[in-house]
Amino acid sequence: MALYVKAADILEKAERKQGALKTLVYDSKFSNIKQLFALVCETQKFSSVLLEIIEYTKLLKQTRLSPHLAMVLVYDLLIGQGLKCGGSWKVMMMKHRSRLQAALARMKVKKKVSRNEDLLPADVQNPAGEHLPRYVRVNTLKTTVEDVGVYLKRDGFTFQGNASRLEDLTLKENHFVRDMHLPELLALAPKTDFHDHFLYKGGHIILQDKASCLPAYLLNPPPGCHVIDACAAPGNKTSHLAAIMKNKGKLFAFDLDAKRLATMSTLLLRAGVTCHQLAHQDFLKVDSDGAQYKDVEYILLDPSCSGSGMVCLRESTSSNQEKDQARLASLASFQLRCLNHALRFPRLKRLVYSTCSIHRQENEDVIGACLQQNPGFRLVPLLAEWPERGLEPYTQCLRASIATTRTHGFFVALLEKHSEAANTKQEAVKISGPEATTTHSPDACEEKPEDPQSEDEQTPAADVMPCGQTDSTPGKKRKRKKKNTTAAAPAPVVPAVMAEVAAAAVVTAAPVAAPAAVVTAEVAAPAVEAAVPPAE
Ligand SMILES: C[S@@+](CC[C@H](N)C(=O)[O-])C[C@H]1O[C@@H](n2cnc3c(N)ncnc32)[C@H](O)[C@@H]1O
Repeated sequence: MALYVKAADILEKAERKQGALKTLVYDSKFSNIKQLFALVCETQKFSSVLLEIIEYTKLLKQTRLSPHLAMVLVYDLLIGQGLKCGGSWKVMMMKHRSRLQAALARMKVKKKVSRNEDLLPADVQNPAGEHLPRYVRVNTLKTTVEDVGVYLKRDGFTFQGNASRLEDLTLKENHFVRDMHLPELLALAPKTDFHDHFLYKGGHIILQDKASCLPAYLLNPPPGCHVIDACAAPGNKTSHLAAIMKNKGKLFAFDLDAKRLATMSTLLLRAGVTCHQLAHQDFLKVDSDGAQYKDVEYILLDPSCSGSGMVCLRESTSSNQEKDQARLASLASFQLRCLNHALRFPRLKRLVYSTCSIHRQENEDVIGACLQQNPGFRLVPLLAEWPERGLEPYTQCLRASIATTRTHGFFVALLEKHSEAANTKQEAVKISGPEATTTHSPDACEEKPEDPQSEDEQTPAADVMPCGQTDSTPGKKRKRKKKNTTAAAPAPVVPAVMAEVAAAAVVTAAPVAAPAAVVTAEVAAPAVEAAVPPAE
């Protein structure tokens, strides 16, 4: 019964917009996350059908069930696996089973369909997100695009070459291409499932939507520099930054959410990231003049947003427009405060701002207001060959969408300090144009074959890499990297508030005065090494 109660609770919270389904499920701490997620998603998908059945049979009146619990139970009884609970709940539902079944049958007759799926509205039957490629970012801290390609081919996938047009990203099952914009990105057929694949479990690949790979790629911090990831959890962009920095330098990552930080800590370890220092801290309260941040030159700011670009969330926009506008205004105000705060770091050269929102208020409007308030910064023109630009007059920025870029909806802006503009002009051109010759040049992908999501959050899994890999395998590289897991900043301290983080990583306690709870790679590593047995 716990499964049904939890699922009902999550559906209710999602309806009240207290969080995205995925986040609510992961935050629930339920023992079988996969089972819970499947039940919640399917119940939500069939909600229009279930509500009609519940209404027609007057189930709520007769059982006094809450609407969400009734939906979950009716889903599993009629459409799902059959009720798995026992006791009085099952007896009660079985009493109503034939009436509920009759109501479902009646709906099918009325709509002249035979399958349950055919009762769903067209946009639910065929959601746009299902057509998005499965993007796989190769984690260059552990392996190479070439090695991953070899593995995929060994697994029965066929390499189709380097993509050069949008259409090349529409792939048949078991086909894959290397992306035309991001050389470390592979695209596969929609819904290709890697969650149980050893490359994923070993942190060699990261399941991440293409648009969500843009911020770190465009910020492009060089190895050895100091970087801040201001709103970092669950850490997909942090691990991407670390890969670009080749694990050299310092990567300060902040987040307010302890649970997400705990997940992040595990994921970063799995990805072999060692240059990071996680802090459970409000970024707005980070002292920009603090001695430890005096060398920070790069900031990635990916703050909380409406998530309106996430294809799977679009149907849940509420009918209360006034409330939606107020929420957007409040998010935009928070985003602008974060931006203004980030620009105060004294040695900052470049900052990437990104959201997975399609709303102008959270994107171009925030950038416009920020530029007005910070005349020392300017926008850098990005990727000339990228097909979707920021709305006028902010065409230096990038937008992304299913139709134009085969990704979730996304926005990216790169700000640069004016005084740096002259010194870094050459660099800026490299980043912005198709003639680019940096290590991120799309041209680089022409040389070798092979190759993300809700912006996919990575689920931690303490799995073991298979044995018997050859020298060129990601497994071998992983072993070598393991020896490097000691190079982090001295561990600042930590309050008890980090209980959840402590579950995934060892933490120490923060000085009384310090608000931040910090986990360094150094201290966190042994915890996960213990949880994830070595490959060989
Ligand atoms: C869009 S998510 C970040 C996703 C992340 N960059 C990634 O790629 O995996 C926004 C994050 O900002 C965090 N957040 C919200 N307000 C914050 C604040 N004031 N300081 C630090 N983090 C904050 C949220 O907890 C959430 O994890």
